[in-house]
Amino acid sequence: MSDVAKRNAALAALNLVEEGMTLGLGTGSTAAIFVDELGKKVKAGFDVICVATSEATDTQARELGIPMADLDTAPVIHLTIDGADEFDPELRLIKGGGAALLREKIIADSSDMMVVITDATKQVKELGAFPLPVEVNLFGMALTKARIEETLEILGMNGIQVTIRLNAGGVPLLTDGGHHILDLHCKVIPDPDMLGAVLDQIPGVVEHGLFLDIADAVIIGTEMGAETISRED
Ligand SMILES: O=C(CO)[C@H](O)[C@H](O)COP(=O)(O)O
Repeated sequence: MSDVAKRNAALAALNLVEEGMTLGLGTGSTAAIFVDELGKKVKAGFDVICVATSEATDTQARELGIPMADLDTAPVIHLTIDGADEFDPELRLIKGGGAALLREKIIADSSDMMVVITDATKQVKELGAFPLPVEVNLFGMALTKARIEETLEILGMNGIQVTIRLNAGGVPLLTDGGHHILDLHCKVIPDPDMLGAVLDQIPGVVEHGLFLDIADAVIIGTEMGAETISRED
């Protein structure tokens, strides 16, 4: 994904932002460009309040002078702009490549509108080529991993590798919430609704990266501009 395409998606999303809105700010390289551009508008006097989906985004936004709130003091979020790792024709997403899926889902799900900024490389017919991130509690993680593997087999998704995500230092990555991430190398997810529902039932699973029925629109950045696919289309 080129930086030009990312920027074009981010700029198109910026056009959706209205003065006085409370905004959810996503995580990842595309969301970071959006935050940069928003920072320029705020510096020029534009009035918004934002909540961040990660510590990294919160730090970036504060450094740019964007007024930040936490979710408990800003419970109504008018619009969230975030990236994604994959999206399908029904605007179902895989998210969590940046390990921020828990806060991303809480904020996206509480938003009046959730818009994804991305490019055509993330567009798929069926979700699953991108390993599905599952955030798990540290307590009993081996058991949780075994339950996930067992569940995949029951769903007929046999032989799927489940790996613990490591940080740059080679040790298990800790999310902002203090959890680990298991990546499910599904290749294809035949029934995302079913997989999401069964993962939700496993004790020890904090959240998974299937964002189903959450995105209202996807903005696909290109070298030349951007194209929007909306849920109503
Ligand atoms: O879900 C995410 C972070 O948890 C990101 O939105 C996703 O990984 C896309 O990132 P990028 O814009 O860098 O491709």
